[in-house]
Amino acid sequence: MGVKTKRPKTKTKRQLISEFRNKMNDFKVRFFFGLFLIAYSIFLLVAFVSFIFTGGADHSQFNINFFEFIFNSDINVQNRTGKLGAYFADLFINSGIGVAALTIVLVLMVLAFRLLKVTLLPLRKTLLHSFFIAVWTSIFLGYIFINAVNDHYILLGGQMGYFTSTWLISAIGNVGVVLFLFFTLITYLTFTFDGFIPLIKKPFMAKSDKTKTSQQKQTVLTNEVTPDTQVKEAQWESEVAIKEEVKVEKSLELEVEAPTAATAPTTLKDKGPIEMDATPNPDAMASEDDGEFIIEKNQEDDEGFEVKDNRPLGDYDPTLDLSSYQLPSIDLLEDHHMGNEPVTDEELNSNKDKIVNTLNDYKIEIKSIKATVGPTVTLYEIVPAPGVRISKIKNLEDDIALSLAALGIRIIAPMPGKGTIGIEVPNSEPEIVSMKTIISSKKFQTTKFELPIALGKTIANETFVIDLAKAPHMLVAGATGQGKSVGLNAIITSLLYKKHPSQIKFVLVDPKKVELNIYSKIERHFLAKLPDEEDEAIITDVAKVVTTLNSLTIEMDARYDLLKKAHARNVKEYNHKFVKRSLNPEKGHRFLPYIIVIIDEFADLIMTAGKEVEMPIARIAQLARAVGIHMIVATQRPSTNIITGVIKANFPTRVAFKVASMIDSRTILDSPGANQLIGRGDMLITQGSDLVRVQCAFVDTPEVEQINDFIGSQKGYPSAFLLPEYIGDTSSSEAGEVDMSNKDAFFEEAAQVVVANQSGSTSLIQRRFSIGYNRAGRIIDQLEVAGVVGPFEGSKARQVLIPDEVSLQHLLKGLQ
Ligand SMILES: Nc1ncnc2c1ncn2[C@@H]1O[C@H](COP(=O)(O)OP(=O)(O)OP(=O)(O)O)[C@@H](O)[C@H]1O
Repeated sequence: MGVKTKRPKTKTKRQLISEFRNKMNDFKVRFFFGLFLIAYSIFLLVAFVSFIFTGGADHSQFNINFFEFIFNSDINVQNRTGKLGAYFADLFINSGIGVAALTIVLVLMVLAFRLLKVTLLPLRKTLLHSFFIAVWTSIFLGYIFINAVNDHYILLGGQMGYFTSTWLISAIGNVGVVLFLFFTLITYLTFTFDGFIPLIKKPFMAKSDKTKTSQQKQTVLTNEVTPDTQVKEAQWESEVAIKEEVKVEKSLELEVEAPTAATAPTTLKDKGPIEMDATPNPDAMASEDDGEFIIEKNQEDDEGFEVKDNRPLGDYDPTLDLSSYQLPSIDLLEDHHMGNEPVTDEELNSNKDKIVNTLNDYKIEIKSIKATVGPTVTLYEIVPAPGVRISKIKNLEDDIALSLAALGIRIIAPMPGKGTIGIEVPNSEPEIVSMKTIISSKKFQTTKFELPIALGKTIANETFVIDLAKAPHMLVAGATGQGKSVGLNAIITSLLYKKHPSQIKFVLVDPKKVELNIYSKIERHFLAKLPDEEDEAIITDVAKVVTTLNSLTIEMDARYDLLKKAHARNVKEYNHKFVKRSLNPEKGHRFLPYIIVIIDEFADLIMTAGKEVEMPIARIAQLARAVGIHMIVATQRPSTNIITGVIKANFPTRVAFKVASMIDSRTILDSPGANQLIGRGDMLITQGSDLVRVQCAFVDTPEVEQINDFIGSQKGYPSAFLLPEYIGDTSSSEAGEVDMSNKDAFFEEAAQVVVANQSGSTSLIQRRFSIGYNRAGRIIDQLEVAGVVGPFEGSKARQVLIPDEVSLQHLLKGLQ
């Protein structure tokens, strides 16, 4: 077969940068530079501080040239860091920027620790702030001490400060310099600290704020009565909206034109971007009849996108409740680079040879093989020679797997829409896909999705993002230890990186009690819970899950009513109208945050509560999409008695981590494959049609903790988002209909609990005895007939009629 060698392209700037990055990812190199920089910055710090005290004595020695100063042993200095330190201190302080040179030490320190993968402070911000502080302080001190320049050995503003301020005085005079310094400082503080303007405005605004609030109120009311104003306002708003849309579309056009992942096919020998057909090179190829072999190492072109000031998108009014809320910064996430070698050409060749030889053994000829290298697996795509039936290769699945002697091989025959055969082979040294690279990818940063979830990277190294708003519900399965919890954390983290607390609320159900507890810190920002529950928002109790799910169905129905009244088709349209003030809050309208219900370990729930949980879940899954309620249900045991037909039918997006058997894989995905995954976040995703293999983004527990600490330390709402109270059917039934001849087994104990707590609340009984709402409701009704509690009083707990334990015992005896 002939060699088709394409013209080698010269390396682009991006490729050079990426090569440099790869080098710097080698931990040994980073470690060396990191330690060196730490030592150097400590040296400088001591030199600077010492210079402040000893500079006077050493001053006279600096007038000679550097080499003479350093090498002449007759010259001695008092600086603690010797002549070199004294020289640097004089250079940076006197000849440079004065005492502001201390910022150089800070920057070097941050940089050094960054190389050691420790984030002291965000690097980019530190650089910017240090630059401003250094220049401003230097000029300021240069100006203040302009007359002391000849009297003192140390120039506090350095020569830069002295010369700049001298020049400024001649250009704009003393008044100008003072105004300049004042103006630049105020500007800096304004842009740096969100609270700065409110702080200086506070004394002046106290009065005018009151006036403004009443004006705002009036606007809402006037919107109702004067349609003219409303039309004008709506027109203006829609112009702005259109302009914004145009902007976003433009950026999307760009995205389409410039491919997100630059494909760089390479030869076997040359790592440069050369494409080749087959090759007769005996070193590279095992046999001349192997056919064409193309290697595609898709570059992670999507990474390193400059993350703009990470503020909530859009101008929603509800965000004003927490107007100073900052989205978490990207620096809270880790790189997780293991410094693994990317897949070597030797590995690719050896795998290719094994595949080709196995096929040759069965007299199957192939036309070409193409290898696409992903983060954890490499896809070998085979084009069979004309006349070879695909089913023949499919039947050799086990033989190929055996010859490659690797776990996790998956054969896709044929590749959907391609007519080729895919063989996925795990890489010997898989690369971790860090959440940081995914969050900072262009795709995620510029996404227009309502609820973007960045799940990881595909085999072609493309960032994989789905929109939960369209999903609209997800089923996640995976045997224990295969990456399910990390996956759930990646899902929640994606949303926390995009949404303001007013826009989204989570209902977290965690029967295992450990996995989601980490999110308790953001209860007042992002969690939703039932009212009158003193305990935590994260639901660990099965009985409470049933109540919460029923409460969610009430919320769902209420939202449907609101949408109907507002003539809105979905929550997005509804909120848009609300934000534009065309819905009157006095008529019950409110901004509707998305509610994301996450259930970790669904199996535990179904086993304990069965239909009691299955029914509300199915109902929510069927209807809640339009009203902004979405569910993510995870399970370790994807068997048919857990993932029932009803559940399955209503969860179109399915995510499978490695599962134990092919049957489990079929239960979750409707096809095999998940049993052949390699674990550690390797997953298959289907949204109804094709299966996509994705390496899940890795976010470690300490990172999630940091994000939660960051959010939790900010001002939140007074409490979690309150869901409507669920009042079971039985609570409203007539007490007279209660059958007292068949008292509940918990009747007496429940009476004691109610009297001891002096609270006739159904949920109290539910919690104490871990029973469903209906049963607790029946007990309360029996207690009413027995005279322990008063009649049903709507959303309030019933009144307890028995004051103490003694009276209760007396009453219970009378009932026997
Ligand atoms: N995306 C990933 N990339 C790399 N390693 C991962 C990834 N996901 C998980 N792992 C590794 O696998 C381990 C187990 O993951 P995880 O805790 O998510 O499993 P799990 O399926 O939730 O298990 P369980 O159901 O027992 O809680 C992690 O501690 C981590 O070392």
